[in-house]
Amino acid sequence: MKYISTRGQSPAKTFTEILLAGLAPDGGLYLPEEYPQVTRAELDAWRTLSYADLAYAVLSKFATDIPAADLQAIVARTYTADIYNNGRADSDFSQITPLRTLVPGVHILELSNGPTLAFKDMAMQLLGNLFEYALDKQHQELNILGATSGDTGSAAEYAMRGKRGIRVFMLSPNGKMSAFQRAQMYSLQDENIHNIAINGMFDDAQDMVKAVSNDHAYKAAHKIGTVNSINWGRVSAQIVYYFKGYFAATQSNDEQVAFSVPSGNFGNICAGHIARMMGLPIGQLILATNENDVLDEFFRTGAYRPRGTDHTYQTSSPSMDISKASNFERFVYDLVGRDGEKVREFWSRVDAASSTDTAAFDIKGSDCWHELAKFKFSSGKSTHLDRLKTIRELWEEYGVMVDPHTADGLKVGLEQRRPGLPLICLETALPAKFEETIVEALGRKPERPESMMGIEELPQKVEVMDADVMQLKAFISAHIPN
Ligand SMILES: Cc1ncc(COP(=O)(O)O)c(C=O)c1O
Ligand SMILES: N[C@@H](CCOP(=O)(O)O)C(=O)O
Repeated sequence: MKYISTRGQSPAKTFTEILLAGLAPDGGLYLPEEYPQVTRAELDAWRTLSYADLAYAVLSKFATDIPAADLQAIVARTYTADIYNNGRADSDFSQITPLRTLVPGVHILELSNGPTLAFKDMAMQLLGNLFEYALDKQHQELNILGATSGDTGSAAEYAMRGKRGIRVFMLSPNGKMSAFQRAQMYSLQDENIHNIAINGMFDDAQDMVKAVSNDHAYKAAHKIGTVNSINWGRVSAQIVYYFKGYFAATQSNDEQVAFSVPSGNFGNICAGHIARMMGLPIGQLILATNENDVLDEFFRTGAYRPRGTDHTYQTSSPSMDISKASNFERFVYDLVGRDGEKVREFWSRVDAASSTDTAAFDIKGSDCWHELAKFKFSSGKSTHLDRLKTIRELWEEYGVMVDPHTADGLKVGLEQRRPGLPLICLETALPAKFEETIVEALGRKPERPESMMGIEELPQKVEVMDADVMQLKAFISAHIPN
């Protein structure tokens, strides 16, 4: 299997090559040349597999340059109940992603039982092991440059702590994350972990990651890689739990389901889109945004109008405070019939857009608009009051506490679901990460694992910086030993 860029101007590469490369040289994102297809016989055989075996079955279709025995060993040591054991006391950790049924036909897929209490651990733990494997083979080092709105950062740092030959430089929006999220990252004192708080929003931080990655000479000289969903390895690992969730919520492979996905950088739902393209019977992909509703607007109207930092709100689902969803480019590539030239044209307008009043591009009325229906997306938006109400209702009716992002997904999922389709809402974090909002909704604090008691009181190590790419490059260079 070879991988090509959404901008159509980079040479095709193998899975291992793009794992370490991150962004494609033409500024695009890598995707498989063709999506591998899953046959009915495979679906039948996969239905009863353990998470690790299912991960192997799915990922062996993508990581075709990793010998089977090596890939099997990597997934077996990644997806264990010892690593994914931080959820509720009654969660079945042996499932890795247990399915919690609220009422028949409405489920929550628990994805946040990993070390940092967010769904990012599902892919990041694997990525850490894949990086170590690939770097060992090549006797190489990797300097990871990432951007986080709160959860990718801690997941990456926990996954890469103490890993041979890996350093992490993680950009986060200064003062915009929850106290728990800040503490989880900034309290790490490991020598290979560098936290940099950027005076700006997540989008500024992600732009800086892309700017450094697009300086090819700097990237090569400093061995820069990425752990954001820019990295195909992240997206491919996220595809697995769509299969797992589907099997858990259905009795047979004749059934269709709806997935509801709280969305920010479009990585999670992009994995769902790819699972559907591979042949998983998904009848509806429901995208939920918070008040930062660029993606909801696109799916409703066809206009893509990414907002600037000034028009990106700080909300109580802060990890989704994103207005320029990176992975949306992967979906648009499929939408325009995998035409790299068209994507280049669209994204040159996105990069040039100076005002939020006009759309960077608008597909309403075009062939793409008619094509869009084939991809089975629906969308909606959830506000602060909606998420408080959802958190309260879930707690009062089912005794289940959900975090603000999962609440956004539930609210929109219940609103948009097609009658007759079982609804699987993806849980993207545990409530412990967002104590302030839980207290506001319920008047009580969420539980947290013993190991995370009092982390807000630990000493923190963080560098504060303006959104200045030159300054960032100088910082990275100064922290890489010669
Ligand atoms: C808790 C949480 N929910 C939802 C999202 C949105 O996911 P995505 O960016 O993959 O769309 C994120 C961040 O990405 C997150 O951290
Ligand atoms: N919400 C994310 C933002 C980055 O998303 P990614 O999937 O591209 O890493 C976060 O928590 O950092």
